[in-house]
Amino acid sequence: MTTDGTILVEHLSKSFGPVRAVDDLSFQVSPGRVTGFLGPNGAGKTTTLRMLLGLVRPTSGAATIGGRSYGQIRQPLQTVGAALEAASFHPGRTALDHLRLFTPQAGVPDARAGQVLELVGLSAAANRRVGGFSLGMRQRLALATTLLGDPRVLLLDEPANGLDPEGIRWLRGFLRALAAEGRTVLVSSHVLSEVEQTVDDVVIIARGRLAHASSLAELAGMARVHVRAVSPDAVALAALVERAGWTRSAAADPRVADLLDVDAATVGAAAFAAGVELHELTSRDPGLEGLFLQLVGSVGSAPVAGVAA
Ligand SMILES: Nc1ncnc2c1ncn2[C@@H]1O[C@H](COP(=O)(O)OP(=O)(O)OP(=O)(O)O)[C@@H](O)[C@H]1O
Repeated sequence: MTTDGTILVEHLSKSFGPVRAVDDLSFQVSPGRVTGFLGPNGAGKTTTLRMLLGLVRPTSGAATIGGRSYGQIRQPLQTVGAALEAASFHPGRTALDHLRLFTPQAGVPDARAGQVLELVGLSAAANRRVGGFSLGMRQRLALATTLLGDPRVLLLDEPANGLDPEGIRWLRGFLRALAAEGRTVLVSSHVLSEVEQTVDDVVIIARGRLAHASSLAELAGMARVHVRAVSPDAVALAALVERAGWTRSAAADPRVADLLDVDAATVGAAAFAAGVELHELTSRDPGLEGLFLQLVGSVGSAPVAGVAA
């Protein structure tokens, strides 16, 4: 593991005829962290990963790993391990045979095949035919294949697909351990909830464009609870909000106050003490998934209210 494992995507675009699959996309993925690459179906995730791997030529822009395009990396399988789409395995081959097909390409001895099977917890199935494997076992075998060359960068397309809750828990721990060793781990998913407990950072795309990139903690901070207070007396309501110093987001109706960073009990007590009549007092928690959907929906339309770009 010699080269730096930073992934840099700069003004990357790809058109397939009239379809702009990736549109002026820029983001960075850092070593030592697990990054979720998120977006709905058709957002452009796979196309971006394929450009990073030199499998698709960008229309414009650049995608590099450690400052180099994939084609310039001297020992690619010892630098980048990738599992894109559902891997296809020859059903008649054993897990060990499957891995041994790739050891020469990865430049590692055959014994490495047994080691990576152990890493993913498949040692007991090493000599079983892949045709009889469950989807979860195939996912583990795909992961083992990416690890053959001990790469410092891992690109995994929907690795949690087909795993049961126990498998997902295992995958979380496994990916976290790989990042803790200083590797760059980029994991795609179309739902945030699937990777929420695994990732440090998020890159969210929609319609080929960047919707949001930050740490997960920063994203969680944006999914703040709103309290909605509705009063028939807009003037008294405005005075109450101003006196208390609450942050109010813009609403078309002056009788409605959407307030951030305050709880309903505090608002209710202050309104009661000030004699302000309330007809509604509700708490709304958009949650991370709600915010994710808002961010995705905002691409190509008006920005999400209260969400900084
Ligand atoms: N080879 C291709 N030829 C034509 N269009 C393509 C090709 N590859 C991708 N597309 C289109 O580009 C867009 C982005 O697709 P892509 O597979 O990158 O999205 P995705 O985010 O990976 O989606 P999913 O979660 O469904 O895999 C889609 O509209 C898709 O139909």
